Amino acid sequence: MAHNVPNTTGQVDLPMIDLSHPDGVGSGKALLDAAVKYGFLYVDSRTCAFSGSDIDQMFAISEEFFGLSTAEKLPFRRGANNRGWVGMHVETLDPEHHEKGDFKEALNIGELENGTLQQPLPSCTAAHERTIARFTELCNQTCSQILQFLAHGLEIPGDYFTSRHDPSHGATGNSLRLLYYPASITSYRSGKDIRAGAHSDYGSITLLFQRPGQPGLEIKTAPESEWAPVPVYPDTPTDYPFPPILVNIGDMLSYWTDGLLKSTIHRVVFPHEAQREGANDRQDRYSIAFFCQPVGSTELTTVPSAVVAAHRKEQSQVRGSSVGYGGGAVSLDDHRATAAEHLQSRFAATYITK
Ligand SMILES: O=C(O)CCC(=O)C(=O)O
Ligand SMILES: [Fe+2]
Repeated sequence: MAHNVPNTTGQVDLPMIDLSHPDGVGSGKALLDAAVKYGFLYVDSRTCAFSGSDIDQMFAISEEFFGLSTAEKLPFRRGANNRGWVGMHVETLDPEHHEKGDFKEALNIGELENGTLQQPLPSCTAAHERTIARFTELCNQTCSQILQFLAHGLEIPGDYFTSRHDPSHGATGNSLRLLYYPASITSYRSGKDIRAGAHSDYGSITLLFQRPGQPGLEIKTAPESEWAPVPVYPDTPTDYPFPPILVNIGDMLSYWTDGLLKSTIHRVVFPHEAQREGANDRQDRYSIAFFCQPVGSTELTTVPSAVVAAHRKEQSQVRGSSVGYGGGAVSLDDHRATAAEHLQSRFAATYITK
């Protein structure tokens, strides 16, 4: 099968996690199991802090931004601090397999300070500073909750991870990323091109918000397994107020746990139906990713967890085994010392000027 032809086999059945447990003990175990087995899970949208209107408003801001002309977006393009607009084909998440960059645009919004945006943005986007601030605050809260639950599952102090993400200890690499994959692009070659190349995420955890009717994400839960589409809504007849939030583990949590937590490979394609010969039902896809990253100086050394120690004992091959995938991915043995260094080496390998 060509590298990026979407799979036609079954979708993956990811666990659905309830975030409403006050102590997090039961959820911690369920979260940990999902993070170890799949590296991906859903958060039940009835149990999280976001309302349907928080999500709708953020997507409306995104559509307004990407609706601007290239000339209007160009002055706000991504700079050395990773903030700003990333144009079509500017990022290549899987440079080994795709000579042409990803068929997407993105807007990276860096951490706000006291509710204030720290980067120039077009006025139509900057006007929504309060909405963006609220959305990122809710993302931070949700990530803190998940990190605490994972710490419970790993039997380490509840604040082990959150203290390493506390912006009062230094700047984090947190990034809110609005993504747009246009359907109308005519240069897309099925079987050769990709909307977002295969990669793992670089940080601790990622929250992914998707829209109904705009699928395309696929994951690979083991190197030898097939690509499995991840549906926007899992196959259960439940009245969710908005699609469940998809949560995935990034490289750094994998390094911290000697590979116990999986930084799972994923990619974005046109859904299978839309790639068949003569198809004319391609859809735009808008998604929003929140990349939760530790304070830049955080060392990526193994956490003091008996669960991780037992995993290490079981796996005589842990040293040298691979973590993650895509430009700049490195093994457990060879990874960089700090969070900021890891991020920089991933960016250097995936923003390539040809
Ligand atoms: O748009 C998506 O669904 C996924 C995007 C993604 O994986 C990323 O930006 O890291
Ligand atoms: Fe990703």
